[in-house]
Amino acid sequence: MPNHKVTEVVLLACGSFNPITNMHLRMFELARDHLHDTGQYNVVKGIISPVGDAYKKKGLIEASHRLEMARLATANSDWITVDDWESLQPEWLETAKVVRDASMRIILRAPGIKREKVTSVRVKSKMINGPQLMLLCGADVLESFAVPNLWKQEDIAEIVGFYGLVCITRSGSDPYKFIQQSDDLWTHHKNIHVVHEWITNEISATHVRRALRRGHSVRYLVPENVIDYIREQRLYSAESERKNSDIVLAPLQRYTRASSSS
Ligand SMILES: Nc1ncnc2c1ncn2[C@@H]1O[C@H](COP(=O)(O)OP(=O)(O)OP(=O)(O)O)[C@@H](O)[C@H]1O
Ligand SMILES: NC(=O)c1ccc[n+]([C@@H]2O[C@H](COP(=O)(O)O)[C@@H](O)[C@H]2O)c1
Repeated sequence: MPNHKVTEVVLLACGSFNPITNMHLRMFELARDHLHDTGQYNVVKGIISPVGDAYKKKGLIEASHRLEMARLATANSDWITVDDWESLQPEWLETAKVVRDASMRIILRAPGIKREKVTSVRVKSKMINGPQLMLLCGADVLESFAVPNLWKQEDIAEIVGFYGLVCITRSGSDPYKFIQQSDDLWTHHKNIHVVHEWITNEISATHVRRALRRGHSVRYLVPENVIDYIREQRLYSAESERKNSDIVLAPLQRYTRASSSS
């Protein structure tokens, strides 16, 4: 009989999901298997949190459509759900705030928790027996931590140090080296779970949108019911791809623009 404690985990993935792809869904399955294989964690839930309309990324279509596609894509999953809180906010929110809010709501839902005891998740959650939230992302997001002015150092420290990160490898990325070379990340390396994806799969939403604009098939890259929705709603055209292209770029958009035009 194992005598160590198994921690319950909720995985939270933040992103554009413009549109959601099969690889976004695979990320959750890969992360869950990896954490279960350690024998230390039991993943009880996965949450997809699409970014709101205020995230001025080129070609980002309305959050209502991105949410609906994520809901359709997860309709058959018994553990992955979609959270609309972030997408409904009038302003763009740093990921640390999204993680904090989601964690607070998860803890408040745990049995036997009294609201008045949960004034600060960061301080109190160590004393509360609720599941632990971890941020789930691809290696490109981890490597974006090094882009100047993109992430606040205290946000990275909070996400990695207090919550935890599960990072899926992408081709061209080397998260192990990246963590090894960063003093800040190395300090918390025990909280960073790198999941090596052996069946390399470079599906990206950018490639899917490009194929759609050209009238090419995206079958087997995106769930069937999402393809039907895209067709019915006539989403992703040359015009939608021009959205936000006239924005004067802040550091955040400069980075996101660069990553989406590759
Ligand atoms: N092929 C992939 N392998 C690993 N992680 C991925 C892959 N595709 C997306 N992700 C991860 O999914 C999360 C949400 O992705 P998001 O929709 O923001 O990016 P994307 O699919 O790369 O889109 P875009 O091409 O529009 O930038 C991010 O953490 C991203 O790193
Ligand atoms: N400082 C931050 O908190 C910060 C910076 C850049 C991207 N992000 C988030 O990372 C996710 C992925 O962004 P991209 O789709 O632009 O790669 C989004 O949810 C976005 O909000 C957060």
